[in-house]
Amino acid sequence: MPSPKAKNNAGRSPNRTPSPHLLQRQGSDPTSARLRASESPTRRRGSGSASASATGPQQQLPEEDCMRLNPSFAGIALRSLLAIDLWMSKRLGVCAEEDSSWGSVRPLMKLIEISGHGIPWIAGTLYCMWKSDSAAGQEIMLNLLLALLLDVVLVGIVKALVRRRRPSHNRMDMFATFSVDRYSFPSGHATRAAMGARFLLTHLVLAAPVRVLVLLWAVLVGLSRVMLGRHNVTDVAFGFFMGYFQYSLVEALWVSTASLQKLLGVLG
Ligand SMILES: CC(C)=CCC/C(C)=C/COP(=O)(O)O
Repeated sequence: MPSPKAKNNAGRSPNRTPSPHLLQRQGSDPTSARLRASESPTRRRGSGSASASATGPQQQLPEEDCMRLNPSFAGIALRSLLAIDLWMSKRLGVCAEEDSSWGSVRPLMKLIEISGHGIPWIAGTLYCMWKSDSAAGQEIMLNLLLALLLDVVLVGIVKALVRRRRPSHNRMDMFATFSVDRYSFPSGHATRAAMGARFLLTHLVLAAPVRVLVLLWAVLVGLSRVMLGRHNVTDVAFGFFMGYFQYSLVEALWVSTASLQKLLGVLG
């Protein structure tokens, strides 16, 4: 009879080496033991009782083992989504290399990449803040600056938590990255594009064609991430989603120049 410890260990790891009892019951081939373990619960239950009558009730697999070998619907759906994501991302990564099928547009895609990078955005915001001659303009630029810094921090945190590797077809030749940027979920360019576009469309008075251009730019930034092979589709989709809500957070935490002056007065 197996000791309780041996039984527990059997329940913990689905890839364990089958116990001598299992091998005895299922034949001495470990592969056949593994194959049987992956059979449907109904069949296993049936064969379990058959063998129980042959070798005794103590031979039945623990209940938790059965659960482990039956992935939930959500698990299957997630795995399928990820498989589709990888397949689509690989197919859309048409500028991942110079000799890829759309390799000739790689320089243009890299230009779009730079237009969504944090450094030009932060530098441009600081410049506009410095050049702005109205308190209202300075307040808007200050909040855009804070939004961009918040974005870098939040994206860094999610990337460090999720740790999803960039697609294998990506060439890591990106301009100015942090170490956490070796991870791909979510796309920082996509969060910045969604948040930045929402910010500009809300706070700047722009003519209708320029508003369309801003939206088009945001979409192109997202598309270029996948075409360059930097990201999977889900990294970009989640990045857009996250950037959209980051903007709502920035609105909720809006810093007025008056409150900033008060804060600087307290600090100074
Ligand atoms: C250096 C600064 C200020 C920001 C880093 C910008 C960057 C390299 C983000 C990574 O973007 P993806 O996740 O889309 O590749």
